[in-house]
Amino acid sequence: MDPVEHKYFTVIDYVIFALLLVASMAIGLYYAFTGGRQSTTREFMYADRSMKCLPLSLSLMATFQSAVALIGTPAEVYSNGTQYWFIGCSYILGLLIPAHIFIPLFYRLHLTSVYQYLELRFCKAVRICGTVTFIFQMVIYMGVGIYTPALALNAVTGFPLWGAVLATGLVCTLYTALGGLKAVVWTDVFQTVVMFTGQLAVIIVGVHQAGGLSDAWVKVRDGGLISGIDLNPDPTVRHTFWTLGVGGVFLMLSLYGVNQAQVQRYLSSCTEKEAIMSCYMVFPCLQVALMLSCLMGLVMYACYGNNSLLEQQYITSKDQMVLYFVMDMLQNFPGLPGLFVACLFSASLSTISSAFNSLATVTMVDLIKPHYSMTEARATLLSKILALSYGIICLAMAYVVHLMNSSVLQAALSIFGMVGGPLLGLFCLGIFFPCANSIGAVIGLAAGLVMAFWVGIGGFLFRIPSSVQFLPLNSTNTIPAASENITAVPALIDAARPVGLNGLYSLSYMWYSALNSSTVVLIGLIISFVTGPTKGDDVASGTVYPVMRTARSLLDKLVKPSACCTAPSEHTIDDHKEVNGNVKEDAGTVEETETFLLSNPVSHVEHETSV
Ligand SMILES: CC(C)(CO)[C@@H](O)C(=O)NCCC(=O)O
Ligand code: NA
Repeated sequence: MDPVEHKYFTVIDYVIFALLLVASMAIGLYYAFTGGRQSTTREFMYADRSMKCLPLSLSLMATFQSAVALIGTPAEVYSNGTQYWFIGCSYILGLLIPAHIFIPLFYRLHLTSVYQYLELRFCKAVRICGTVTFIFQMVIYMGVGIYTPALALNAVTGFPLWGAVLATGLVCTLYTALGGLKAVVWTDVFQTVVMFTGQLAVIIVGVHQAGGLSDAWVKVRDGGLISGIDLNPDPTVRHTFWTLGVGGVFLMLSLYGVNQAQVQRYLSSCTEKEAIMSCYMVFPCLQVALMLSCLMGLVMYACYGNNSLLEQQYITSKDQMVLYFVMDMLQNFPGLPGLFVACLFSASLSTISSAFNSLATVTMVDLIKPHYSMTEARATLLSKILALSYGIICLAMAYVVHLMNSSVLQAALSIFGMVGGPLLGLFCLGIFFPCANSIGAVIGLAAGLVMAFWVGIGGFLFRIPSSVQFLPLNSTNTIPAASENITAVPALIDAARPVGLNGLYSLSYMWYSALNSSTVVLIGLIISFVTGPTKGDDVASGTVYPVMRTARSLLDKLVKPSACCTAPSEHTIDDHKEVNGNVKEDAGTVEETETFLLSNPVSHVEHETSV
């Protein structure tokens, strides 16, 4: 194996990388000077509510698919086998539930931000708490997203770390601030294509280097990388079918159901049906993305086998492995390393731009506009200052992440679970429990966040000794091919089953979202009952999902299959007629329309005005 100093970029590599930044910038400029020239919030934040499902679905996928997934997933598969792949199972419910519960509900309320829902359902205070929690989540996540590709690039090629961070931060801030959501969505589409192309090219060349498909397969199989389904119910085992396939559903719901970045895209589509379609189409896109990054891990194994790069000190962390592999194996293919680096930065740019845009939107719509009235010029200036400030905060967060030292994939998914989980719980409390009140919501959210940081930080400290002990799977030749041993590799030093509080601390990070959202719902309900539950009539119309009624009508359909083709019953049609203007679009095209709880019209939906 070649020593580290061989890993250099050629001119072609730099050109390809530069082209990515230039093209992204160009798309931003194009949308800055066409259409309405980004002069209204409707255009800047919601792309004139005219988007179609194909670009939207690619953009939806790109939002939470950053260099973290591209670097972290192959490293995970290389060292622990393909068990992680089962996270793909969680995409089914994780997208079906948003498509049929969250999207129709949010779309029909004509929200300007998803946190406006919290005010409609509860009160202003809950809305502000939700917004602040979201800002907190996305700012930390942005730090991880911008830092990860820069660090990997720096470690392997010596490219200046902060140069890469600044370049991406600057380009991203500019095209987001100039081109609005249209630019964000269309750069996402372009960057997703670059991402898939880069990964595919590396996989194909990698398989070739490993001696062809069948050779590669034999190496991977004999190395014990192909994991069978692990049905161990123990919630402390990091990756099993249950933690990934079931815990992952809650993670997906917090990202694809109630996260402003995603809801903003649903709301920007031209019709509700188009929004639901785009959510459906995320499924194949995510599966392709997952497949490519898992295959990358297998190809790395096929090329390096049991040579642990980490032990031989070619790299200092697992997260550098992918880029090392690319620079090492593809040095005879000029342009390919550049394409792959472009692919990493594409992934991160598309994430950071979505984060910027959604952060600017909520800060304006939820925090500033309701409290201060201002002139056009002042509002425009303020949005630009906001975009810039978030850019600077993002760089500051990159420095904080720089100080932390853990697997980037686990870090990102833990953040989603720790901060996104309680937010998911807050929305579920409002949507599924008509009796929940505002006090319950605020205290529930607080309890969920306390639980999250208690278990999250406790778990982080608890695992420190084990992360020192952690060795890649292939550092020994004695790993049997049997699948059940693979998931047990990152074992704790104290092999005994942790009990008491330690049991809680050793909970798999994949359960964080489920644990924290359930905490919010549970505490929220208890507090609501103690302080006096909300009465059915007091709940604003269209803000609650009628679980029982939907279940009953589904059951009716199952029992009497012929009934599904007939018109809805008299009763539901009458209900529907009382409906206010909010439900007029697409009414009747989607089954659930009739089953929404609709008593009195929503009177306080904000109207979008120009910035
Ligand atoms: C969040 C999922 C599971 C699905 O989008 C996946 O894309 C992922 O593992 N993301 C990791 C975080 C990131 O790539 O920034
Ligand atoms: Na991305």
